[in-house]
Amino acid sequence: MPTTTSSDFAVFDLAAFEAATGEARKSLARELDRICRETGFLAISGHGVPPDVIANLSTKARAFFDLPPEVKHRAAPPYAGYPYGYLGPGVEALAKSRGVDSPPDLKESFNAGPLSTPPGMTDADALSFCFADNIWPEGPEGFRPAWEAYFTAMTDLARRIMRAFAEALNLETHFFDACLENPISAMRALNYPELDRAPPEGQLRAGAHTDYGSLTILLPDAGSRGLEIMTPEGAWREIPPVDGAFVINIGDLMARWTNDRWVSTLHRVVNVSPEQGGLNRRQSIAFFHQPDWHAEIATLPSCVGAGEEGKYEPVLSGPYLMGKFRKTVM
Ligand SMILES: O=C(O)CCC(=O)C(=O)O
Ligand SMILES: [Fe+2]
Repeated sequence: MPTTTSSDFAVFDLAAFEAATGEARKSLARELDRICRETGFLAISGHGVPPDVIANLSTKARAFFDLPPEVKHRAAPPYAGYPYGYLGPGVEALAKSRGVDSPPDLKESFNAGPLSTPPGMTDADALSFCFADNIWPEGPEGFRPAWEAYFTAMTDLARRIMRAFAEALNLETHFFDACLENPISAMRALNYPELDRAPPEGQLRAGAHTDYGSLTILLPDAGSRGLEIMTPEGAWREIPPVDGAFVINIGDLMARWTNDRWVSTLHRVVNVSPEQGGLNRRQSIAFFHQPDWHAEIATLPSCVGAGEEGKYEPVLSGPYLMGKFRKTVM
């Protein structure tokens, strides 16, 4: 049975789906559609990403966060609103992306975007935002190759997931490929530092937000706590890391594409109680998959009922992302 649950959390075996044919494949696609309609969160196993690519980046990211603050800050962005580089504590509040005022998230992050700029790209906003230079840290040694290997693996994995998504939406397998020629995905390593006491009410590790792109591939530390999603019933529910799998969630663009058939799930990272390890350090790697800068995200006709209007105006992937991002900087 390729689709199983782990503590009631759906695990989708991508390799089993890709190998399936006929009715078995259709049934798995329907299962994927069901998950994306209900919670928009699932785990992906059978992803084929080599374990050493994953372990290597986890180790290098940890070593980076262990460097003294002044060394990390040498990789800081040149000005507020620059999308890449090291962001220290106190500079971002994800809840603000939804217009909710909130204290800064209790985290630090290292961020980087596409590994190269597509030839012929002339859009000034694209060049100064998504294709702005990455700012690599001085250390630890081997950080950049570890990052690039993982980023490349995530780009490939996201394309495979988008193909499964296409089938789940009854589209031709390669439907989304045309807008994934030069994706403007970004990746962040997140460190939620150890706390010496519970933070004030209302200050979270990551405030409640939805992700902006097509899908996010998360790698929370094994055994880590605190990631929660809003269920269709309106309650917060913890999402545990799943051994050997990535945690995937749908972003806003997928909700727009599908006219809200699929949910861009509200999620957050809380400080669970100190007895449950809530003060412990937590690390995660988040890959935010985002279609090409110029890709138009217009509601799929098959997701609009007869005689109904789509809920969303078409948007362009890049400008939409830029608008969302700029709201979260303190
Ligand atoms: O750290 C995590 O597990 C989730 C982080 C997150 O949701 C985000 O940065 O968008
Ligand atoms: Fe998120």
